Amino acid sequence: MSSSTPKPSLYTAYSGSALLETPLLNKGNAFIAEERQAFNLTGLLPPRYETIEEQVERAYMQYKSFDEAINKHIYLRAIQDNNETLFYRLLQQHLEEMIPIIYTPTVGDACEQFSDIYRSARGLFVSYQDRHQLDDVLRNATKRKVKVIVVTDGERVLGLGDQGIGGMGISIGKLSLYTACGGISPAYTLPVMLDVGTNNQELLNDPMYMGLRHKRIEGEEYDEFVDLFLQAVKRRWPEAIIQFEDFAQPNAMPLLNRYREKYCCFNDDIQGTAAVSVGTLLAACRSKDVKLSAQKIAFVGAGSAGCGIAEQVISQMVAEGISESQARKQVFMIDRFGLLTDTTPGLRDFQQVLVQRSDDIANWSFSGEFPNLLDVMHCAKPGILIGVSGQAGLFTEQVIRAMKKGCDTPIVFPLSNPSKQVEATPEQVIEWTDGDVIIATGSPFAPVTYNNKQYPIAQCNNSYIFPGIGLGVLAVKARLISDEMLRAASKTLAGASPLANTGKGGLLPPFTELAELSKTIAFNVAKVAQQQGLALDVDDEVLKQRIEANFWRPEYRQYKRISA
Ligand SMILES: O=C([O-])CC(=O)C(=O)O
Ligand SMILES: [Mg+2]
Repeated sequence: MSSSTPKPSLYTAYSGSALLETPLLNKGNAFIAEERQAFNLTGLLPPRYETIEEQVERAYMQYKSFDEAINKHIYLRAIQDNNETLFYRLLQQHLEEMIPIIYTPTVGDACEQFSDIYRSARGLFVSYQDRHQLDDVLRNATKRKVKVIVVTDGERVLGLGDQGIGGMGISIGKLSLYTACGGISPAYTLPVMLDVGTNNQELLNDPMYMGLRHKRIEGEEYDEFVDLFLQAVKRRWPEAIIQFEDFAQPNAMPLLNRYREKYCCFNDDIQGTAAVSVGTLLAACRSKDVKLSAQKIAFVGAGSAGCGIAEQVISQMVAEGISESQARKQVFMIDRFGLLTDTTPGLRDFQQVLVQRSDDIANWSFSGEFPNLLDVMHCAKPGILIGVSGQAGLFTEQVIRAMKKGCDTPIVFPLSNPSKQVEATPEQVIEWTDGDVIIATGSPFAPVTYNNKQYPIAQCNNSYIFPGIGLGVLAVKARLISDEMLRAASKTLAGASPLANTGKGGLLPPFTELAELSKTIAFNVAKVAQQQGLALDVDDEVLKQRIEANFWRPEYRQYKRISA
């Protein structure tokens, strides 16, 4: 459907205050006279009719009256819970300004303060104590048809650790982007919080805390609970995409491996972050006219996110023509004990395949038990440095200056979220490299001016990837989400880089272009799914139409009343 075609009427049995209290249907003062008559709304609203543009103007004026980001967030969430169409129209018109408010970094504060700022319910709280009645819980969801679920257990929210029930904030924020940037109708999205308790003592002691007040359920009981939940989802909405979000390292990878062939699911922190990072790295390399496979690359943070990116980087290097063992030699994983080597004790499976062999670093000079970040800079001389540590300040001046000495125009991505967890600010990195650097962060940063030159800061965030994946998967009803589909998303993103394409502008396109980019990603992801036999086989024209048809726009529809 093109944007000029009016939407068909919507038939509903809701009326009176129940209609006004249903955020997916509420239009506030935009109900026209006939509708006010037909739906028993006369007298329930101020008399003047208003267009959505007028409503947006008022809402924006009120939004502007708040100084603090968290208060803006609370205000926008209130609109979302009152009138979703208005919320998304407002967002569409002020996307660059409001994404940092509904998403990272402010969503981090909203998760930390979830119980304190709580106003009204959204999504599903699936708590461990209800594990024997999960079918009932899912039936209670007001949405009949759900196509995208973002589920978290709140154990590792952004770089903020265990936020317990506050994790709901991140599920809500991600789904707002699915709609704003991926065109998934809000009628089909469901944020889910799996409440298994929290190990955050501060929350357990907080009288306001709204989650289960006990330590996290772990081990077999935890696995069984997640499994019961996924089975219940499969029964209720067999075709829904399930996005795992912000699970802690010990659970993230095992859950993904257990379910990725069984359900249409993916882990955003492992696969989404990897896809956006590889896409952004390809763009950075292309703008320097070098190959990714010719680079040495250091990661600070060897958890599931860092290792997920590293594996995708290795696949990409192999696709460019080098051997896998050579690619692995070019990747240096560093965690709090230093470089991961074949003598590092206690590594997880996914880390063991990313170690450096002692033989290969035999001629390095370092003083500790394992080489630290600075040693790696001196001895390996990587051209790319990626931070996924969740630790502020790890990229020190000494580290960045040492890196600069060892390579031309370093590529530096301090990706930890939200902004306060960043490994180094863009301003610092630009100063320490004398402005000769390609930089991208995970959370948004304002452009930096250095020596009279302006540096736009690309936001290498999974939000470039997941809305398009969702749109593509839904368009062809893909059965699962393969690595090849993710790689198609990375490639599409890299291809859209203004800097790589023209030598000017940002490394990544602005968020205002995300809706169009998501459609292209959707198309390319869907094509790969078809080629792999994972999806409906429709021709390209039909595929494009399906993507357009699935793309929801925040416009009011006319309502016609039917009897309950
Ligand atoms: O939410 C974000 O901005 C990116 C992300 O998934 C994370 O940091 O966990
Ligand atoms: Mg995340």
